[in-house]
Amino acid sequence: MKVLKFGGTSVGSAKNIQKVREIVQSQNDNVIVVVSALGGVTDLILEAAQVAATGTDDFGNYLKEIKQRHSTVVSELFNGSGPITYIADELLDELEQILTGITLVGELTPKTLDRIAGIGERISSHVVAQYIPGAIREDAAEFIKTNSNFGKAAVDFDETDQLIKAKFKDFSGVAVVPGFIAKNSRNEFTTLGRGGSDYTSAIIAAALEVEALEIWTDVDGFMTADPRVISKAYTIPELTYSEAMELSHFGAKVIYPPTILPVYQKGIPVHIKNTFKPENEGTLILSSTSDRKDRPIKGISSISRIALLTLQGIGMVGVTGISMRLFTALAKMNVNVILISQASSENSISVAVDEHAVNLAESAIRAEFEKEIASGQVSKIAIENDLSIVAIVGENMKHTTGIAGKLFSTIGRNGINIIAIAQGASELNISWVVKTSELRKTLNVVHESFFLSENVELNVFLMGIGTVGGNLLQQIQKQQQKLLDEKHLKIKLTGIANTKKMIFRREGFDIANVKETLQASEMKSSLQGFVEAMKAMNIYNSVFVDCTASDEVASLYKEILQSNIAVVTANKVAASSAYENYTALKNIAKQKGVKFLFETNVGAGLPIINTLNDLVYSGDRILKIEAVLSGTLNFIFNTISAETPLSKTIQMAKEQGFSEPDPRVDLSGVDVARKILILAREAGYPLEMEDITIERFVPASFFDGSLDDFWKNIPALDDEFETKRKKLEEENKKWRFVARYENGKAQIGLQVVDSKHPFYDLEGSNNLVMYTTERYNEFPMLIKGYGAGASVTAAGVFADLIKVSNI
Ligand SMILES: NC(=O)C1=CN([C@@H]2O[C@H](COP(=O)(O)OP(=O)(O)OC[C@H]3O[C@@H](n4cnc5c(N)ncnc54)[C@H](OP(=O)(O)O)[C@@H]3O)[C@@H](O)[C@H]2O)C=CC1
Ligand SMILES: N[C@@H](CC=O)C(=O)O
Repeated sequence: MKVLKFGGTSVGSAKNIQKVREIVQSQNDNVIVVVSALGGVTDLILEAAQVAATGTDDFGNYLKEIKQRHSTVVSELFNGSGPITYIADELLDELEQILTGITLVGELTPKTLDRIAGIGERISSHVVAQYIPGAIREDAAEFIKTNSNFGKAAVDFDETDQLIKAKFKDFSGVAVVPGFIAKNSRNEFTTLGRGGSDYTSAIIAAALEVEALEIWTDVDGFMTADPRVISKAYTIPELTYSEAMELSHFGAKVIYPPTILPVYQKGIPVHIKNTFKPENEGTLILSSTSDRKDRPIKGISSISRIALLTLQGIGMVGVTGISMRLFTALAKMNVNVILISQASSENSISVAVDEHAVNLAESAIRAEFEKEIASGQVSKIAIENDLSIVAIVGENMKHTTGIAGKLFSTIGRNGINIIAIAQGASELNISWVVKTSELRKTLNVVHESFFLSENVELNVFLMGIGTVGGNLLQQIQKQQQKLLDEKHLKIKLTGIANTKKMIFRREGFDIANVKETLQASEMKSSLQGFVEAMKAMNIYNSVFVDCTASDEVASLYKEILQSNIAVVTANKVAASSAYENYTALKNIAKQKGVKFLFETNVGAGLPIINTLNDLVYSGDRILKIEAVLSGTLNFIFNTISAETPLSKTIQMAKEQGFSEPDPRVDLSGVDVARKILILAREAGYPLEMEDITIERFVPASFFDGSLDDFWKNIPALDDEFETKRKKLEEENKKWRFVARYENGKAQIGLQVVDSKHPFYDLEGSNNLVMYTTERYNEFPMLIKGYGAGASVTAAGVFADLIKVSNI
């Protein structure tokens, strides 16, 4: 024999009741079917009763809706009407009479409420019994006996078990039973608490020691997390009774928590199934499960609207009875304590309670500790509101090391503050308190960390979609699917801005048309607005990508890193700013456990900074750096000819995407100065920009005025450069703009090199870096290749992005 329980949605309409019939008829066994009221009906009854208690007859609208719901279902199932109509009408009349009575006395007692609260179940059980051919209806109130704690009555198991056994002694076929309702010893209606139909089914299943209890509902079973928050949450195939109990207590409303105990005691398997997708596996609840030991966590659950009350004072240390008094005071006021946290110093005790109960709890504690507060033994009763409790649950956590470490480091890395923690010695559950504003992010990071190691999400906020940023978008779009398929890395573009507009989308934009979406946006670009939006979205694994050349954008990094958002930047301004700022950024990144990456600041996509870091971290010492670091300048000196004068080559460098947005930055040597400064710092030398000797080859006057003035004036240098260039050509020599660092000194300037020099053959916009180190001494290490250009730079930024994801 089996017990099948169908919830409110499963019996909520004629169409759904047809599904119930199919499921019941597909059983090859005798079945007892326990039903809830039609979905929403119990709420309507309770609301109608509250309205009636105000002494008005405004409950009429509720009653009308309740009647309408039932008459629609009855007429659709039974083609108009039938005997069931009379039964339903009779029960609905009873409801109306009692509501009228409540109005007259203007008072609603728990006893009266229980008299009507179960009318929905009483009707639905008749409807379902009539609709399933051959089924009989049995009244749960006849055999489930409770005390008189109306609203949530306690079952008298001895009597109930006997009555159930007697009732179903020779039973075969299908019996339909209303859930939720019971009666006390005075034959008055009681109820088993909201969700009590699950409990009814478990009580019957346990008394009859049936083969299985099936709870048919509108979800696929217990999920690894709330699917409304975690789109990737999935059904947990198996849970132990204890795990199911923990998860249901912590907000997973799949099953009414008291349901577990009776079936657990008898070892009856409970199967949670979806009425609307019966082919799905669902969740099986058993004594022990056969799941993977490498998945110690079964599910994550949470409860919101929590307040934390902390009783604090050094006068509490070592004093016995404080906890007992605290909890007794709360119990007396019927305040349910959801979580307790006390440090071994005994200096404070924190209790988490429902936020509606916090004022009551506070006054109870104040009254209890009045004397200690007056004497200063208790210094503070602190209340924190707008909190949530999150819990991870799993029996395999027991004696598995590293779970808490992994959990809290993941949470910390994402900048989420943990307010209180609790873990029992059973190691079945670790619970912690966070601000409700951090709940979504917490659930996401924990779910990703424990369940989705095969898919990592990276949420990208991109500022700047010009030469480099635009190319980056194309590369991500092209590579997105491959990264997902082969590396399980999902790159989501969650925010984007240029100087005019900005847009944000938690689910990510379609990169194919994101530029059009940005252009069409109404949201004006604002730097602080962008940062605030990123912070407010508060998404885990977020990275800010700077593809601008802006000082103002670079000045945002501190706040961004402080918000636990990684920074990847092509913009050289921050890493070449004051040494103090450069180290502060690195330190914040380290302290927050997020990355601050700027590989493209030197040599675009070439691995110049990473290689330097590897050398230094592995114990080598950089003695000398000699390099050609400007793609633009190298391109100019390789392109300049009798036909192509200096001014034309500068334009070409700009058009080909080598130069800075303002090419004067290249021509003035500032770009190269920034690069050698960054390399010296990464090599471990605390240089400032002022320490670099810059020998310019274009007179300073050309950099005064506007960019337009520069373009107008620069052709004036063409003849002079052509004369010098001819001479060089005759001598078989070339110009190279060289940067050097040695012995704490850095300088940059134009150098004439002959054909024997390693820089002589450096073609196009290529860069070349030579590191002379303690290990690479006689023969320095060389890194050479394209040092500028949209695609190689974007590729370098992309590589940094992938590094952030730690795949
Ligand atoms: N080109 C190369 O080879 C290399 C370049 N880099 C670096 O890459 C960075 C980008 O260069 P590049 O792509 O050529 O520059 P572009 O001028 O082509 O693009 C800059 C982008 O940044 C946006 N932008 C500028 N200021 C702001 C601001 N305050 N707020 C929001 N958006 C802003 C611009 O918006 P709008 O379109 O509205 O003006 C534009 O979309 C530079 O720092 C450069 O040094 C690094 C290595 C190599
Ligand atoms: N403008 C720069 C681009 C790379 O940093 C250059 O020309 O090298």
